[in-house]
Amino acid sequence: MTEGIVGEFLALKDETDADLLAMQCGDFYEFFADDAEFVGEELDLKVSQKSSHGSSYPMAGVPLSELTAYLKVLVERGYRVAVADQYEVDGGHKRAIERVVTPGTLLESTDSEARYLAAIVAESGGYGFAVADVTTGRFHATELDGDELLTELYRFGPAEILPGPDVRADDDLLTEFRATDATLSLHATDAFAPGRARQTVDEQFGATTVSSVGLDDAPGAIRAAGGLLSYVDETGLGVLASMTRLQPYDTGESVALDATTQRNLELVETMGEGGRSLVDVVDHTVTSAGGRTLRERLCRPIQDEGELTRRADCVDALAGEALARERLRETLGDGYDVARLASKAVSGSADARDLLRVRDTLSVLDEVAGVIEGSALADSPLADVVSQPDRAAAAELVDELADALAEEPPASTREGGLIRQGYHDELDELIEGHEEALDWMDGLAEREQSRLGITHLSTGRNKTDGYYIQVGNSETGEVPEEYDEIKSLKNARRYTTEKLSEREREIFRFEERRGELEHELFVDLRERVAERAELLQDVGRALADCDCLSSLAVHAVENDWTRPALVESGIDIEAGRHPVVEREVEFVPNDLELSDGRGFLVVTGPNMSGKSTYMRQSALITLLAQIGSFVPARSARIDPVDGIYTRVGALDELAQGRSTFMVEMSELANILHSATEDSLVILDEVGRGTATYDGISIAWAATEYLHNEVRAKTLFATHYHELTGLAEHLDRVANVHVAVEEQGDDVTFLRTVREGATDRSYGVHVADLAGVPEPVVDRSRDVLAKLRAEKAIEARGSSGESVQAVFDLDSEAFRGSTSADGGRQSRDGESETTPDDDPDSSLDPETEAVLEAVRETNVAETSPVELMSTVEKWQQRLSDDASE
Ligand SMILES: Nc1ncnc2c1ncn2[C@@H]1O[C@H](COP(=O)(O)OP(=O)(O)OP(=O)(O)O)[C@@H](O)[C@H]1O
Repeated sequence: MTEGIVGEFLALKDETDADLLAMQCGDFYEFFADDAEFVGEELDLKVSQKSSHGSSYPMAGVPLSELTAYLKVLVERGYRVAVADQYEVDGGHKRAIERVVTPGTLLESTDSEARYLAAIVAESGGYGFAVADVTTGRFHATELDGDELLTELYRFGPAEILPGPDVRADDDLLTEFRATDATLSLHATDAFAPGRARQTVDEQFGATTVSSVGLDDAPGAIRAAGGLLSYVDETGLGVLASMTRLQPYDTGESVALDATTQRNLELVETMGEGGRSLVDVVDHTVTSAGGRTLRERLCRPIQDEGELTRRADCVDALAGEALARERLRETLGDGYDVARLASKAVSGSADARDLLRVRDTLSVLDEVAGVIEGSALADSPLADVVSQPDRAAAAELVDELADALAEEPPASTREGGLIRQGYHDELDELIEGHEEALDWMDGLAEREQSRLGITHLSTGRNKTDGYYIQVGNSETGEVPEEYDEIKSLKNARRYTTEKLSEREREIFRFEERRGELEHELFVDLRERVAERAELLQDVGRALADCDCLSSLAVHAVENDWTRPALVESGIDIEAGRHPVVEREVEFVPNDLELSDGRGFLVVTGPNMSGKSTYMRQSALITLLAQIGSFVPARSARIDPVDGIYTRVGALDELAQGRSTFMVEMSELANILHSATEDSLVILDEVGRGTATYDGISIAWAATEYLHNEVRAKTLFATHYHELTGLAEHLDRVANVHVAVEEQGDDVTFLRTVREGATDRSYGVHVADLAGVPEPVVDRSRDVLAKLRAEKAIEARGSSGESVQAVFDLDSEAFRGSTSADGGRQSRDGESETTPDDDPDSSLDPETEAVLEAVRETNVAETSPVELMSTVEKWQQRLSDDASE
């Protein structure tokens, strides 16, 4: 067994299943052996060799004060790091693992994105799901079905996932987990067991809370929640107490917005490189908590008209009060992330500067309230936002902190200087004595200079010598007898005296006692702040709400957005714009009308004309209305939807190894299953991932189903011109098209959406624009002209025969013919119609006769030789016929 410090390291490493161990050795945290090599690479640290009991080991270290920054980097890269601290015991040291820092439990988070830890268990065909942000104490638990689970995973984007024992063998699910970039961590199986988990959850939130929030009937939610809490407890972070509220949520309350849709609409991230997401464009928040709230709302629109009206009333009031709004934002900007500070106080990691930030942020609440009350905003629901937290309790805490804390405390909580004079009698005495001793020390050099007539005399303090008097070499002959030399330097000598040593001991004593007492007082104070975590979270929520609503108001004012009216039916948008595209190009606004009698729009138009933009802007305007925002339109009347579903081109999925068509169909299936009469469905080019016939058929059938059964409000963009005929057959279907202007072969995009269908597709023009070689473009023009003339598709097969297919709107089927045999065939070769019952037949009588003969021939009872000669005769008749 390895002995010494490395042995101790390796023994501690055995105790933990973390990926890495950082062990305190004096003023450094050290990594040894493999861990040292690893962090040397990852963190670019110098790796040296440490000899220990005859062997040599790689070693890399970071100073105590820098550990946090390094941990953050490691954890953000997905590693879990155990931290062992060193204690003084009876003149020696002892080391023990105090905490494990993991991606989902990293407290030191400064960005505006929340950092979630999620736990998932399988439960009666569905899943139990719990999710927590340890940095703010947010905690949710619920039960979900498979699709909802993926939606929530996408929505929260957890940094770390704890799969319960029963989902660890589910390969499909694990693949989905891995696709989220989260670190997967295995936590003890029994923590997820029903009884144990229930006990953990009851202990955390109280049994009555668990019942009152309706989780009694949600065993999966309880198991996930219990597993998660026990994991957080085990990391040693000590933040459990900041999780004060158990928030169950029913995904039904919010608007269904599946992962695909969140991605397609580019709400918080873009699909391709570059470009800007919706949040990138609309976020004008001045605090990280405000930014988090805005993101959350964008990903979780709601239907609750009361809440939507409240939010929009606030935005309305803020939009109309420029001066108050700007003052409000300026004031909000002075606050800190108080929910995160609460978690730090609870975990015991908050320092004096953090508590000052708590004090300042609580005062910001008062100032914000003052701004609101002193302006026309007082009559808006914004006044209620700031009166929600217990302001009296907040003011009390502000006073307490103000009385206790020094204005410029050190970062360490073990040095003096944390606590203000006048806060504690004993401390005041210590401070007085300490200061007096320090003053004596400060004046010493001057006193000695004049007493002894030595000019080059100074005093100083360092670690090895303590306090000393230093005299330049030229005058060392003048020093009095009572000076004891303690060190000789190149140009000077250092001395001490009895009096100096006495004063030095006194100062050290004061320092120590003051450090201890101030630390004690500080820890008390921090605990009192921790006890008020819930108050801090309330304040944090109120300030974040103000910030988020002000941000929406700023964007509305700067971009001429308008307040949407919430109505009982339909969506009616006048001069709507795309919130992101309007920032980038000269935008042509467009109307949208979806009503009971016109619930399904088939959108046609050339490639690149703006179909996708039009459909997305419609979805985004609806979504913005349902987070309580103003919208980019001249006017908008919106009946809140219960879900937004999109299916748009999925090139990026190819990279993940699933076929585009398969993805497309499973997304379509999901929409057809989940959408309701109150949903908004956006379909872009459905069926494009497969052969044309299949594509049109699927698009056709999906349209019928959406129209007849689901009755969802739908926008359907298609290149299949055939689908525009649907409007004549289905009463709620209407055609719109994005107009272009044509002059010769030139096409100008007008970006204007008009009623009716386009009469043609402009793909050839786009091919030309895109640089497809001239001969190909010319040939496509020929083919197109022919197709238009014949309304039929002629393709040349490899065997030389040509196949024709015409989509028949009356029979809703394809009629095809191969000219080699002349018989009408569907794609799979089965005969569909006979010449007799086909009134459109254009075959000549001779050919008809041959076909009749073919039909009559009994192949089974005719000998091969006879068959051959019969076929030869038929061929003869046909070629005679053709040559006539
Ligand atoms: N209303 C508009 N005003 C100004 N520019 C627009 C407008 N709509 C679209 N555009 C511009 O046109 C480009 C093409 O739009 P979009 O992708 O929506 O076309 P599309 O018809 O869906 O194309 P495709 O059929 O090839 O998918 C966009 O990148 C955008 O910059």
